[in-house]
Amino acid sequence: MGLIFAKLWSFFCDQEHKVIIVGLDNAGKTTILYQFLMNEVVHTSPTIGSNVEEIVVKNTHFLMWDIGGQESLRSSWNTYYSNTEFIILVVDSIDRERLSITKEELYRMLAHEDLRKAAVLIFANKQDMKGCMTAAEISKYLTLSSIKDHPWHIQSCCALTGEGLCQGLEWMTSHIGVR
Ligand SMILES: Nc1nc2c(ncn2[C@@H]2O[C@H](COP(=O)(O)OP(=O)(O)OP(=O)(O)O)[C@@H](O)[C@H]2O)c(=O)[nH]1
Ligand SMILES: [Mg+2]
Repeated sequence: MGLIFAKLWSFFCDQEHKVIIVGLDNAGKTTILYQFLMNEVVHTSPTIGSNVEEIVVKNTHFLMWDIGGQESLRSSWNTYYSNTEFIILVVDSIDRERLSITKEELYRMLAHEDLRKAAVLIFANKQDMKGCMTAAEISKYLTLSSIKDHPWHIQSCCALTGEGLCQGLEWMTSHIGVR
């Protein structure tokens, strides 16, 4: 009886899971956030500060913070870190020149005390662009297989069509409470 009650309680009173969406400017973070929310492409302009929305997936509530990625804003990403359960790192798969900067930012985040327990979902976005890097190429460049202290997953996607976004969310729901 107690177990049934506990299950019902967690079903109806699911707590909110904090997510930060990070990545360089122009990667597609805001486009992804509003695809999650409305299933449509919104017109975006560079984010100054952040956008925050609640996204509900199969009764799981995520509070998603989409943070501006311009260089001058990156030093304040850490003000969003406390209590973060998931990092969504969005990569512009056509932007080969700046993948090294993304790599630096990724490892800086993973070393931060406040993100010790966070799981990482990497979206290899803009897969519709001709000549873009594949998720496997990005994974290799970012040496994801060396990450042992955080659960991680890389998912190719296209924020304009929504392709791949659901798979990313499914991975997140399956990793709730893993750490
Ligand atoms: N071709 C293509 N364009 C995309 C895709 N996702 C986003 N874009 C475009 O990329 C541009 C930047 O998208 P945003 O979502 O504003 O990027 P952002 O990461 O939020 O950028 P900042 O707020 O400056 O950090 C926009 O013109 C989007 O329409 C995609 O999958 N494919
Ligand atoms: Mg934005």
